[in-house]
Amino acid sequence: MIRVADLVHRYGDTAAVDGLDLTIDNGECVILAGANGSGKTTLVRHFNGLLEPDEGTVHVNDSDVSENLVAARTAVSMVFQRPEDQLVAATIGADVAFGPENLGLDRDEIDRRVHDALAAVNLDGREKERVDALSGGEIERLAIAGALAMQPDHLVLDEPFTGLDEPARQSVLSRLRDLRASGTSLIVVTHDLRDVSELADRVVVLSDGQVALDGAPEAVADDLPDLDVRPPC
Ligand SMILES: Nc1ncnc2c1ncn2[C@@H]1O[C@H](COP(=O)(O)OP(=O)(O)OP(=O)(O)O)[C@@H](O)[C@H]1O
Repeated sequence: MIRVADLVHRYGDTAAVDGLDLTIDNGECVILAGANGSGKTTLVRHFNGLLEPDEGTVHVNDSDVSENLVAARTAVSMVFQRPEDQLVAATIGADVAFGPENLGLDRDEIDRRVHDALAAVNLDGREKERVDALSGGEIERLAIAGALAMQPDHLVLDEPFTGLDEPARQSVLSRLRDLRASGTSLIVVTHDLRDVSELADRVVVLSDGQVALDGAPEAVADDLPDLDVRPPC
């Protein structure tokens, strides 16, 4: 579970997150929406301690993120907006193995995780291929595999469809659908609800660093345009 209480994050004089409360249960699929600059990326970077609160607290599985970064980073995996920047190795297999290796797991467990994570994104059997030869959609799926190999309680994807063409978008969406069906908790950051709303239990919309709307996709749909979020259809 992720529990955010009275969170404030400032960049200089700008409060990007401004007294925000939010709880996300394990197993939930949440879309985090909101206009450009509403605070989405800043918020999710607190979920695994990439940023530190100016005020307030963030707990993951009842552990304060500021006090236990390892626990937070084990429980919450992130795929960032430019997944190509997240690649750390020359080949697909080595890239996905990197996170589990850093957890100090034994070789059999690492190999099992790499295999399962690549299978989940339809990249299995391609372990030896070079990452610099992959398309944008394949890189997004590889980044998702790297995050999955950590076996997190929560997988956070920040704008997973940006820069993808339609086939690549459908491929990533299909993988997310499978993950959702297998019970993986997903938090998908976007400002465009087309496609992803079918995945979600809940849509949380930020405005000026605060939660402006929080409810089931069909319950919040009519209010989305007022918050500069494109509704599902
Ligand atoms: N590193 C930074 N330094 C200064 N200001 C920042 C920084 N990162 C974000 N901001 C500001 O904080 C506010 C929230 O930004 P953030 O990136 O969290 O919003 P967002 O909802 O994710 O936006 P987008 O949809 O454009 O990605 C914006 O006003 C932004 O300009």
